[in-house]
Amino acid sequence: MAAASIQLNVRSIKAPFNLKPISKHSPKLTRISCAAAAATKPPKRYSITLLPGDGIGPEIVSVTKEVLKLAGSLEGIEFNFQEMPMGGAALDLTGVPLPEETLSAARKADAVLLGAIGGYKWDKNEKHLKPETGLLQLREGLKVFANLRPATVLPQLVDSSTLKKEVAEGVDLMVVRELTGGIYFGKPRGFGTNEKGEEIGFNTEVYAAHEIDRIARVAFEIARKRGGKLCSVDKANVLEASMFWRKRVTALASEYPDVELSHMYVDNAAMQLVRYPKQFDTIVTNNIFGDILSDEASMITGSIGMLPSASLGESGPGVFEPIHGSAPDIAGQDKANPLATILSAAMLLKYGLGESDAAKRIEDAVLDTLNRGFRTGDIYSAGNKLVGCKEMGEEVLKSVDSAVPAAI
Ligand SMILES: NC(=O)C1=CN([C@@H]2O[C@H](COP(=O)(O)OP(=O)(O)OC[C@H]3O[C@@H](n4cnc5c(N)ncnc54)[C@H](O)[C@@H]3O)[C@@H](O)[C@H]2O)C=CC1
Ligand SMILES: CC(C)CC(=O)C(=O)O
Repeated sequence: MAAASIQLNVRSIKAPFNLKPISKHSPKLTRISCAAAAATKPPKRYSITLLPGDGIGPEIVSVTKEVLKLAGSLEGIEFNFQEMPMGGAALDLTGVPLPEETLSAARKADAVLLGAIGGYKWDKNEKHLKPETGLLQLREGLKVFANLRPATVLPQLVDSSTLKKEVAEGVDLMVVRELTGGIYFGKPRGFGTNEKGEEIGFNTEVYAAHEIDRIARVAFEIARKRGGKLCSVDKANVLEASMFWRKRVTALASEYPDVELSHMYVDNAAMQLVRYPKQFDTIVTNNIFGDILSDEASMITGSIGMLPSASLGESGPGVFEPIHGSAPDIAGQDKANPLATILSAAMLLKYGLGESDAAKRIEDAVLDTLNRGFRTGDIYSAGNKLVGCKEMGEEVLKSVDSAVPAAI
């Protein structure tokens, strides 16, 4: 099993998911030597657990699997894919959102590629029988506490952003979201009645010192390899859990003198993200704020259909998934943008398996496909070619296949 450990991955991050236009890509001479080496060396083999899930999940995972296969094969990598039920699909099949067999397969794999879970059909289920509960169980079960969510405005998509060109252009930020703690997991939680006998629902935002320290360290390490700026987002003017968060993050700053640490309240951060997003380099925040702010950041880049993510733990396989959900409103219509999932596969290769050359093949191919004018509906603008999920996948495959070494 390849260790997708934070140590390994953070050390290997030079500029985490820093997508640049194709013309700026490093000379492909390196890739020629890799490809030549691939021809003589025995293939490297990795096992990948695929969790397509619900809604658009199966559509985007299916095209991504082909892209992963091709990019891998060009670098002498063979994948053994094992598809397992998860979310609503698993509920329908087995009665639970995360069957033991699925978690066990995920634990044994080198990496997990997830589509998305959830849908109207299961919305009224009890908490323990919701698809979303399965996702939380997966994250907890694999102990993937660090969720990296890069948001980069690609030059090709600057007109797809809902923000003015001069605001969106050049944005390149990374949200480091704590993923296995906070209010999504805190106890006590549940339903009950208050002293007046009135019905209530309640949750608890709680963070232990070690949970804050480990995510803060990941964020400092990432910031140090990016632009050297870390903004910790909290609600320390109101919440004790945030006051404690800020205290721990501040205490760690002395270990990273090369990183400029700032703090921001989450309400201000939400506003600053649309006012002047270029001020941000790396953001570290808790589970719920990270969930919300990264969805907001996605629209700066043009669409939530563009944003990938990597969820990593101290050891064991990472989980790689788009930041969006199962989009039931467009499911089964071949309208989904598969690029967030395809780019998640690039993160899988880079951060999960340490296969940066294969990852770069995918990143380059996505840029090439956009350069060739292919757009799904969510990122469409006049003058481009409107395609569905499948065709977008096919075009990315063509770009992977036809990558011509720039140095020759
Ligand atoms: N990681 C996961 O699996 C997540 C699952 N969910 C679940 O997904 C379901 C739907 O949730 P929503 O709040 O509607 O969020 P959503 O992210 O699924 O959809 C929000 C909007 O973005 C659009 N969209 C999302 N992904 C797209 C893509 N790849 N291409 C084009 N358009 C895309 C959708 O059509 C929709 O209009 C719920 O059951 C929710 O719990 C929500 C977030 C994350
Ligand atoms: C679906 C939930 C479990 C969480 C969520 O919205 C997310 O992590 O993106």
